[in-house]
Amino acid sequence: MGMTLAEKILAKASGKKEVSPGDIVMAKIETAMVHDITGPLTVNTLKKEGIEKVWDNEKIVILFDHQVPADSINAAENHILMRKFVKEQNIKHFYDIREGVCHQVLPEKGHVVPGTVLVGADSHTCTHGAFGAFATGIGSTDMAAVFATGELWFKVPETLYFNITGELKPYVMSKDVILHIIGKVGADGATYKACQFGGETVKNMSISSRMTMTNMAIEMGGKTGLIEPDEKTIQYVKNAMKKHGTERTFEIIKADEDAEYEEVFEIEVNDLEPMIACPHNVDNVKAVREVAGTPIDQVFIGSCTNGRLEDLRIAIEIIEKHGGISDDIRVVVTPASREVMLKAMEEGIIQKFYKYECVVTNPSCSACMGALYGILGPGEVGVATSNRNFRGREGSLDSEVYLVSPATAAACAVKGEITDPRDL
Ligand SMILES: CC(C)[C@H](C(=O)O)[C@@H](O)C(=O)O
Ligand code: SF4
Repeated sequence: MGMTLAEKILAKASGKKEVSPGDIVMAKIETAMVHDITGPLTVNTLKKEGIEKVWDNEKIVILFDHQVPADSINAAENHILMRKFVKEQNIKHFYDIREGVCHQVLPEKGHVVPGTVLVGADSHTCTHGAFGAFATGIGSTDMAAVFATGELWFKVPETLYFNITGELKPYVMSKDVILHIIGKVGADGATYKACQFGGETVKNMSISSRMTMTNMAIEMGGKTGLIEPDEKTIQYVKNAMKKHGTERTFEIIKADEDAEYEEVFEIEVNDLEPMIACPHNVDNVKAVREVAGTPIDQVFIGSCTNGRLEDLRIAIEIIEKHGGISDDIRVVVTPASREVMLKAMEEGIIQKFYKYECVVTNPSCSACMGALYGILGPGEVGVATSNRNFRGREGSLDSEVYLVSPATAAACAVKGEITDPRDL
């Protein structure tokens, strides 16, 4: 029987010829990542268990992104603990406060290896499935086991296949596609499933747009999101590895022709409109026009979902075209990484955001989690390009968050209320 992409990667990583959904496998890990919030518990667990040496100091990536620069004594203590661990263990790939969000930095620096298993102590690790890896978020104590042994057990998930066809209309982005899918499937509709996205629409998408899709697989409960690698993937990965001296050999794995999917969803996007996830659930998805006119207080453009160059480009294009942002609101822009920031500077995008009175922050998780800055107060309403809108996600329990694409976020910034970018 044929195997899906997820099954083939897990079979290879566990040295088996064939695996089926439900099998328990022990898989070799190619890349393991922790950040400033989840790393300390991993390190303390290793210490408690008396593990003196990590399994491979070149396969571990440690990165600070959630609370950077340190915004509290507690954050500073976490950073100190992790820097010490990096020195003690001679961890080769350590990115201090300067690089940006883990899920952007990992592929940029060539740490995402197609056809392998990647784990991160962060739930949006599924993002890296955009490169044809089996990538999933795990807990800090599971990560201690990985740091010690380089292996982890998995139950092989069933695969849901989303066949996406048609051409996206102007101002409709991959974020609208994934919001539409989550609205259909539900926040727990893909629990522990591998969510594979394919079809001509995905093939035509940029790598950044693909990452937006896989990033949100977890928002429908997915164990991972996956996209079959193609020429674009290979070029991206090779360039990143070459640029940063992180070369690793890799094999392009594709699903078998006769792979068995638990369910195939046909998603046709020709008539798809800009979509919005309304408070307080990611699957509370509507067309933007249905809630147009809702007053807002803040717009956040950034995060591992939509803080990349193409996102900043479309946002500033819309803001500039319409002469700036509303006086009644504030706009926080956070490039996902230092590399994105530098390119956006070269293109004059950052200067324009400042010109139009947006606040541009250092690359980080920023307002996404309500932990660093851009925090919403009681009664406030935020529009964000990030991936979660649970009660209190961006601050006060009495605040509300609407999730949108960067084009819609920019339209909301221009009007100071929820706005479909086609209606400006
Ligand atoms: C802090 C971290 C554990 C968390 C996650 O795992 O997702 C964060 O990144 C988030 O998006 O809520
Ligand atoms: S940007 Fe948001 S979703 Fe992404 S890792 Fe940071 S806090 Fe989590």
